[in-house]
Amino acid sequence: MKMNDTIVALATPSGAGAIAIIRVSGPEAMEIVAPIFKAKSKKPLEKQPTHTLHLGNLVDGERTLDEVLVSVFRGSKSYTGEETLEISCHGSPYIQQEIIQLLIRKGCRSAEAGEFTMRAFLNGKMDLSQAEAVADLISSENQASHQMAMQQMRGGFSSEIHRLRQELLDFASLIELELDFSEEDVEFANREQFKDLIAKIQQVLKRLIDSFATGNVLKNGIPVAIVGEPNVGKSTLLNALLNEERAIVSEIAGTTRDSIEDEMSIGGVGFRFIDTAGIRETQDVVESIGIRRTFDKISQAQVVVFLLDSEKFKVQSSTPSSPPEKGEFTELLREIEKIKNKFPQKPLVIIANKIDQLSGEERKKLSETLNRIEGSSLQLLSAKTGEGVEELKMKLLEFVNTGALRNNNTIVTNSRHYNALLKALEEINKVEDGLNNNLSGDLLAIDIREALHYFGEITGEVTNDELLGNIFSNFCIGK
Ligand SMILES: Nc1nc2c(c(=O)[nH]1)N(C=O)[C@@H](CNc1ccc(C(=O)N[C@@H](CCC(=O)O)C(=O)O)cc1)CN2
Ligand SMILES: Nc1nc2c(ncn2[C@@H]2O[C@H](COP(=O)(O)OP(=O)(O)OP(=O)(O)O)[C@@H](O)[C@H]2O)c(=O)[nH]1
Ligand SMILES: [Mg+2]
Repeated sequence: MKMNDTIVALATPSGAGAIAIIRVSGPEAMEIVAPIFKAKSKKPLEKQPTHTLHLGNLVDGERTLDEVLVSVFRGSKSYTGEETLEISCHGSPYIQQEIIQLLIRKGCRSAEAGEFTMRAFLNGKMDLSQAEAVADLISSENQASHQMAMQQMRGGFSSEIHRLRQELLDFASLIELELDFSEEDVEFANREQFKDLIAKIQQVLKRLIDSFATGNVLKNGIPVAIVGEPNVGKSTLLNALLNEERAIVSEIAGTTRDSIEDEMSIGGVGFRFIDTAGIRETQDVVESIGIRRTFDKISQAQVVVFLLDSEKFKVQSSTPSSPPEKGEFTELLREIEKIKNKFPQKPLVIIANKIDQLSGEERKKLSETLNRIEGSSLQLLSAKTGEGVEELKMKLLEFVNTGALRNNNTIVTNSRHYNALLKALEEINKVEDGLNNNLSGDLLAIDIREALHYFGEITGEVTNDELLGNIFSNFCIGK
């Protein structure tokens, strides 16, 4: 991709809007825009200082295209690190296209996806992980993903990696210096100090690597499968959670045939709720496909919410002398065991739904019974009246480790970074082994250089066109 030409793109979403912004960046930005801009103040745009805003008409020869505002970023003082002009025009798609086409006729090239941010990276305005955070920031949809992207964009993660890399680099230089004096058997790099540094780096790397599990979950949202027999109220619960009539509810068992998903944020964390087809033995072909899908959905879910109908497990309180209805309870236990056995790793929340149909005494008995089931979280609830729904949300939030977020710790969210960290740790472990085995400086230096390479991949100090192409092509045009 060429770097010395001037690029143009719409920076706002395509379509009609109140205002649209067209961004022009590159060495000829001013030469291209100034002649087609007639300032109300009559002052030429070239004479205006950086970071100023100007009202005027944009003209194509005799024809006025629009009344616009132009913002001026002079020299390298801009987002991209090149001369940049932004045209804020009226947001008609026709006007937007006319202006962009005019700019192209005057010498601009249409920007590729992510090209403005790539230029910002190549011009040293930000490092690679910060540039990647810009894309994450744009796609963030809740407080957690926003906070993580914001911290990464500000350079929290980068500076941590950069610091480690610098300290390691200093030692590498000393060790390599020893190699030049190999005849004399000198030791510039204190091995004990070096061991301490390696231990510290290992600690930081492990913390960052561990944070990825949380980061990944927080970035992508937590899938929660809502499962249970037909008619227990799964779709009603989905609607109650989302606060919206998302799924069809009816008294007919087998209403939901295919799974329905929707997202919402709880306590700043994104959750994706998946309402599934009720599980039962059936001869119906379509329904059995739905049920098979339910099991797929459970395997993809992070948490399984298992519903049962409280009414079915009511303890007959009218006849206190008779023994409790053990039959239904055994059946319930069997059902729960089946789910647990199928997905032993999944956290399970058991919901006793429709408690609006139970008396106070019956509720007490039911929760006593259910509390005997070990290793699951229990919630009495009425999807219909909303009772217990807030408590369920709080329970779901407990499955997410939000501690790191609250403490503003660096959380790794990007799998490219995660993989580079794993490789860096592998190399650092080799250095540790080498130090413990009194390996010679030249061999130590090789592993240190490898580790440095992986640190550099994160921040972009080590890079190549293919990697950059991969990263920035996932951006939107105009970013
Ligand atoms: N109109 C507009 N809004 C925008 C952007 C933009 O490029 N244009 N941004 C982009 O996506 C974000 C803001 N980021 C920006 C970052 C740096 C500079 C900038 O001019 N930097 C100069 C001057 C810094 C200073 O005043 O000290 C520099 O770094 O030299 C501008 C925007 C969000 N909003
Ligand atoms: N009284 C009461 N009725 C409920 C409650 N939740 C759901 N229902 C009713 O139970 C019936 C079944 O509800 P659905 O939400 O369609 O049940 P489902 O589990 O999605 O059923 P399938 O999709 O067929 O598997 C409907 O008539 C609901 O109004 C509740 O908390 N209390
Ligand atoms: Mg349903």
